[in-house]
Amino acid sequence: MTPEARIAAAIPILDAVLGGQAAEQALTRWARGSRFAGSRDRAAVRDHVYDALRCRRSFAALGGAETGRGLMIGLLRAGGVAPESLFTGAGYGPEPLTAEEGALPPDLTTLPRGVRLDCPDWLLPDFDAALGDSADEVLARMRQRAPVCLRANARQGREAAARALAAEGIETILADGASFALEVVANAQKIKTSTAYSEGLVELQDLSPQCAVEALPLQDGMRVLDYCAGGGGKTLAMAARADLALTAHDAIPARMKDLPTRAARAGIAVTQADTGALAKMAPFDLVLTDVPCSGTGTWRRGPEAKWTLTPDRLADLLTLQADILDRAAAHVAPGGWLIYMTCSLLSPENRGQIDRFLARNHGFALRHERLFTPLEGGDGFYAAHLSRV
Ligand SMILES: C[S@@+](CC[C@H](N)C(=O)[O-])C[C@H]1O[C@@H](n2cnc3c(N)ncnc32)[C@H](O)[C@@H]1O
Repeated sequence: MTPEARIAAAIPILDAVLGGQAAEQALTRWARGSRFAGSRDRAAVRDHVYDALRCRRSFAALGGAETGRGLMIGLLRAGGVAPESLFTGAGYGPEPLTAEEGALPPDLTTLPRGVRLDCPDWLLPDFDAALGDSADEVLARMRQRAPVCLRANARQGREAAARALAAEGIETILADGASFALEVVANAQKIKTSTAYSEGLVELQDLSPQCAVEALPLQDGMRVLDYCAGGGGKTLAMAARADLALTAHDAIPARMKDLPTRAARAGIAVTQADTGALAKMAPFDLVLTDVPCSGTGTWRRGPEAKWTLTPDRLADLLTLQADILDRAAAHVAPGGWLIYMTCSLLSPENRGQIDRFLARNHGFALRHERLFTPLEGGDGFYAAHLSRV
């Protein structure tokens, strides 16, 4: 496909997303109906769509409309490319610009802060409260693509993993902050089909959760419950830290369906338990709650969440998080640990949630907390360690 054709392909996909369809679904539908598109074309169209969703407000302002066409015109202008050069109608490209679309775009620096930073206005005060002077820098970073990060299997070590990946054409560098983190700098699209991945030398995991798991007070022999295990990202990372008796639980057990395969690939044993079984298995030395959250820390990877989060949805999440904390706390052994994690940057989901939990539960004390921001390289992420006193 020509560059023009890739732009033209992204336009109706974006229109479908603006109309309420999930981006992945719209991309899959397009790919099914476009057998002529090779893997590079699909990756390029996908990048256009996700770049536009990350910068939806500013690109719409630069392109003159919040439509697929407007976003693509805005994307080109933001990148210093004259849209007239690709909107020619030739080479399967989009139709030439109308007089209105060709008018001089506004100077981005003069636009309101929420437009410049591609953030919903109602969330700006929350970002300011959580991040203070660095709020604008963090939001600006969220307009960019996220790095691809891997966690090397601790048994082989990350240098061995990096060599195995390099042999398959996947280039990595050692990422600062976590002992087994590798940042992929070339050919990230090959990871899931690589032997290094299928043989368990690496797992896909962002840098911030890797750092957060590395800071957990884990020791050999501990009984550990991953209360919101989902696909098992934290379960596997904890297993790599120490020789643990690990139990994975999720309110929706189907979310853990890939865990046995991933655990086998990593060479670890995990017991899965349903909610009813937990009381009999308790107490645990450490209970991890990696709770559902707004995902405001992962906007670079999931930019649709920027525009679909509402105050009501956030309020529902706060209620769910509090409920999970209370239920999980009941399974912590005396002297044990209750760990709370989110991929949110918003204080009400983070320290606010912990303060409210401590006000309800006098038997716990906050021992450690850390807020990671994208300025440190990984996703926005929060972790709090509470001990049962
Ligand atoms: C952020 S995701 C977990 C991601 C996972 N820990 C990982 O690293 O791959 C949150 C998970 O919490 C689960 N969940 C939602 N409500 C829950 C509840 N009341 N109790 C336990 N888990 C719940 C969801 O099904 C979801 O899988």
